[in-house]
Amino acid sequence: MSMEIEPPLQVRYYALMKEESESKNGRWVGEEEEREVVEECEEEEELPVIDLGLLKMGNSEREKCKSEMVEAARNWGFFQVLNHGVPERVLKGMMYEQEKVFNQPFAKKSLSNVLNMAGTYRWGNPVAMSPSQISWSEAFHMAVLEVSNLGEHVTLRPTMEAVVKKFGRLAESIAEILGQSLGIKSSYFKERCEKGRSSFRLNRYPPCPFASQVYGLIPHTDSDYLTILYQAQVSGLQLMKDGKWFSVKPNPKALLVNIGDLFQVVSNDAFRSLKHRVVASEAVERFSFAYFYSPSDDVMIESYTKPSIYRQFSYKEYRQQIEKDVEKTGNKVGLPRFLLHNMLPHLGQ
Ligand SMILES: O=C(O)CCC(=O)C(=O)O
Ligand SMILES: [Fe+2]
Repeated sequence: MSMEIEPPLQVRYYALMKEESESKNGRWVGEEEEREVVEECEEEEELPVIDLGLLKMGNSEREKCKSEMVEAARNWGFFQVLNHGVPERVLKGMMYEQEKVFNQPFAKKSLSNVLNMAGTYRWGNPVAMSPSQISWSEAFHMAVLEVSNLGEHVTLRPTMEAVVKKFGRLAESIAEILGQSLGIKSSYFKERCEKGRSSFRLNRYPPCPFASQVYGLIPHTDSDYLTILYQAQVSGLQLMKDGKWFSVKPNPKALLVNIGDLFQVVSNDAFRSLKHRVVASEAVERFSFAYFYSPSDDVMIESYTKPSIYRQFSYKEYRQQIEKDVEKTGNKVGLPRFLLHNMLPHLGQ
């Protein structure tokens, strides 16, 4: 068995790039549009910082924290939380375990038996149809409810269990606070997510020799209520706000929270699920891990404030529509499909 740890991204994508472009001096040179795939992004932005420590203090501090969080969700859809209750030791431990898992030979990872769990490993973007749809990364993605079934991983499993438990609680209480501002009762998210499809993902972005031409992770929105992300100290994450890309400045003490598609619907667009992406780097390897707070399949997703701009749909329907669109076009489409007054008639069915 080969000891190579890297997935054969270059082999797979070389063919794809060649189809559309000519190769000059061993470099990939695509069409104008493709060459510009990773546009300039000059602004580095400090996202709103919410100190969750305030929640444990007096009434006025608590209310201040909540209203700052609601404002961040409204104005940004992306924010950082400090004093989040996940010990640094746990976050660092997860990073360490994650590096170890990705450091296994590719042949072993791709058999999906590294975690003794089928279907968790993925790399690149299997449905990429053009260079702009290439993701130069690999990931383990699993249902949170399955984490305790991870095979005999003496240190990985308990570490991941601890992270998932803490991230899950955090997601629940953030959703509760944000929901409260819309008049949603406090048990709303818990009821929908407790036995739901929340998932956990480990991301690795290997150094990429074509970093100016492909993404580490293609632009996307998350298909959940909200996401909790840890990204340590290596930059690369960017988000799209008001039509511009911003780099997110890493803060190893903070967790990142972003509103997902489902919360955008629940809030009737008061909170926005921002498009984000990871740019590739020629020199440095990057890791992150994320918890996607999601409901059960049969949960109906609908706006809490009326008149709703979206039609009702089940979470299952949402995921199936995405799957269909991705298969057909390589793109997710997502929420525009469910607008009551569809402004995008060219989407087709
Ligand atoms: O690696 C990151 O910083 C972002 C990852 C992400 O957006 C995702 O896994 O959905
Ligand atoms: Fe994401």
